[in-house]
Amino acid sequence: MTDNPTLIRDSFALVQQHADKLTGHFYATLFLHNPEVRELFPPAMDVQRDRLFRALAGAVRMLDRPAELTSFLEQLGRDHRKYEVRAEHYDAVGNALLATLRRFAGEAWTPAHESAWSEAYRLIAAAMSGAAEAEAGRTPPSWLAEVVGHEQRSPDLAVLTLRPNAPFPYRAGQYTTVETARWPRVWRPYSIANAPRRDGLVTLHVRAVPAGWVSNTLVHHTRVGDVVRLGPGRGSMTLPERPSRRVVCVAGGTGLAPIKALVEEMIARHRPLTLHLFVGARQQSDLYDLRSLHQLASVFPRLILVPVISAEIGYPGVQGRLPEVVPAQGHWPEHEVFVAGPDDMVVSMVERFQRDGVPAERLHYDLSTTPAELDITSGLLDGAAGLLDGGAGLLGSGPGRPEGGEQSAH
Ligand SMILES: NC(=O)C1=CN([C@@H]2O[C@H](COP(=O)(O)OP(=O)(O)OC[C@H]3O[C@@H](n4cnc5c(N)ncnc54)[C@H](O)[C@@H]3O)[C@@H](O)[C@H]2O)C=CC1
Repeated sequence: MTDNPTLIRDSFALVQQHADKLTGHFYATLFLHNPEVRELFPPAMDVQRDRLFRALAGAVRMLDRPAELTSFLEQLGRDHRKYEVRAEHYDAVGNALLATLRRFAGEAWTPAHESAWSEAYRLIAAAMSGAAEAEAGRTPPSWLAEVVGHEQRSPDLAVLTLRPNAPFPYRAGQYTTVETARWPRVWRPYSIANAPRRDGLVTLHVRAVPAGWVSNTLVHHTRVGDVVRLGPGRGSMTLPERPSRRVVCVAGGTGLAPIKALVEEMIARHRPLTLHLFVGARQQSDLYDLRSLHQLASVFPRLILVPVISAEIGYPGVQGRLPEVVPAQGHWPEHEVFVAGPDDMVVSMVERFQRDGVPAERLHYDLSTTPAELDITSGLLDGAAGLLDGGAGLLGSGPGRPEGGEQSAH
């Protein structure tokens, strides 16, 4: 991506300590010189600020892994289609970025830094816009979807059924991003909770999290007949071509959504010999989809459903946290493994499966942040596919790490 990763890294180290001020200055410069760009961004910029810096830091960290960096940038470019980003916006961002780096690096900034960053940014913009253009003829940048079902399963959790206005391609286990009319330009990621269906309907499990703009809108202020916008299906936790005939799935909270889609897909197509499904929740009342899971088990008796409750004294069934319970309930090294839920739980679970001998190619999960951002130093998760979809949006308001931990409402 650049001939001069050392110059980029060194100069980035100079400004890194000023992350907050740097991003504030970047956006101020961008909007001052290009006021028309402001409308591409959400009304509140706090989350956005953090996201830009994480994107830059992520890209700088990937400099010595050019293939990974290129695919990261291409994905970012495709995802920016839904923000209606145009070619001239890339120039505006590049100019503001260079001006900001120059200012914060101060006297240490040299002409060599300037040319290394200009070249790197030119390549970044080319990778992003090239990928966006290549996708343009194939799929729409976003889909309008009518809400055709809204079930309040608990005070803070709803199951929504949506009908996209055009064929919406995705694979079981992937997530989409959602924008509501109430909060234009604010997108949040939610896993799709069903395998692709003939009627094209898409189901989401949404937990309203404190201060979560989109999740609260979807749970508390959305009715049948409302229309939302969806971004394209993303994520790497999909069924491999030839999965092992023995499968174990671990779902924490609303992490059940992608797992349920995968379970449906496996029951319909690959019909494993055994299919263990551990569903973790704090209390029994949080097991919001148990009835439908029992229905799946009744049509496919090889589905072994194990609800696991972590914080309810006196619960008569399996108690504990998933990373402790699952290893105690079986021996999984021969299994295909799928894990979804809070990042901490996914990381603990994956590390445990790895220690127990499950090879990387049979371990499937997505994280809402990249391993680097999670500050995983063990290296166990290196190469893990994060929910990179704008998790690092350089320009528009990608989902990323939303305010108030809203990604917890996938
Ligand atoms: N593809 C994915 O991995 C998806 C992930 N999610 C994530 O799932 C989470 C769901 O949140 P809630 O419904 O509030 O679930 P929750 O916080 O109530 O957790 C459910 C269960 O997960 C386990 N758990 C939670 N935190 C843990 C920790 N720190 N260490 C070990 N185990 C832990 C416990 O067994 C707990 O009962 C969100 O963070 C969301 O971002 C949601 C959808 C898809």
